[in-house]
Amino acid sequence: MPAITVDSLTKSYGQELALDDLSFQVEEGEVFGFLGPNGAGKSTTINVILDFIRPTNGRVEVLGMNAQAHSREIRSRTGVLPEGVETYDRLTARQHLEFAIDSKDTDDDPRELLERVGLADAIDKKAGGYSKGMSQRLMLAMALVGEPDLLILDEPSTGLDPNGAREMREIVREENARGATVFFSSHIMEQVEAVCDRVGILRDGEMVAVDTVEGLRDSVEGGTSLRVTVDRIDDDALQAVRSLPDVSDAVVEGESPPTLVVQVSGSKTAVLTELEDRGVEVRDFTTREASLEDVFQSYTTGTEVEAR
Ligand SMILES: Nc1ncnc2c1ncn2[C@@H]1O[C@H](COP(=O)(O)OP(=O)(O)OP(=O)(O)O)[C@@H](O)[C@H]1O
Repeated sequence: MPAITVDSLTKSYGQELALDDLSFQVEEGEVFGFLGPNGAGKSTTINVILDFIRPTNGRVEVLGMNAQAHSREIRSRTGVLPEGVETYDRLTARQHLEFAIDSKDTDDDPRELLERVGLADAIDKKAGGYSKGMSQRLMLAMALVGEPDLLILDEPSTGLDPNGAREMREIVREENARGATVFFSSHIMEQVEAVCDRVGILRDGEMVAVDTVEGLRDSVEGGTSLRVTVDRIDDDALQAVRSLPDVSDAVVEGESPPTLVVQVSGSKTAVLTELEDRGVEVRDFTTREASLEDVFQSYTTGTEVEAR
């Protein structure tokens, strides 16, 4: 049974179509990264999953239950880190956690939870004096209450410094290792790379790709750029390289010595062999994989990826 099933989901805000016939599944036990630029519809999707807003059309199931009909039960088994800070200035971290523990009727220890998120020192300080990162840590501790079956984290790294972001990833891994499914949104590809089993990329309310990180990288044309420094290059050799099956583009940069820049999705050796067969001397070569940011950019702006 999938942890989340989103089936033909549409959401309009008046004239604004935020989600357009969106369908995808998050499998039980996986870490699923939900990526998309600002305004793509990530929060809207999460809000429908949690029944904070109602869809215009379509069906959502969470933990095998209809999201609208069983929202209370779903929320009791789900830990949520909402977008934006929602702490109460006059309450301490301990009081925030006691509230969450009472609401979920569990017997978690507030200090233990705060230790996990690196906030134990501030347990009795009022949240009004917290930095953005501290508030985010507190919200995460609240999401962990009751060992939820499903964690939904909306932009969890907001306000965190690189250390904080790393600790967040560690917690995601720990939660996943104890059996939780993790669904988290981000507009930064890099943050999902290290922890996600699969990534879905949302653009203008539509899912434009769902795959593993590796799969996404491979799917982008011209995934690798090969730079070959040669003694000389002529038109025939250039055309021969361009005609190779895995080559999408080849251009010459510089003159003495010339450098051939080739966008290649398969074997790089074929390019070198082709040049040598034509009497071109290969003096040096380097390769560069398309970065994940390139992949993300390619899917979210429609521009072709060119590895540098
Ligand atoms: N309450 C609302 N009323 C009208 N339009 C809305 C409302 N909430 C969201 N939208 C619009 O719906 C679209 C999707 O917004 P949403 O907040 O879901 O995107 P997002 O991917 O979460 O973006 P971000 O990364 O900026 O949080 C946007 O065009 C936004 O302007």
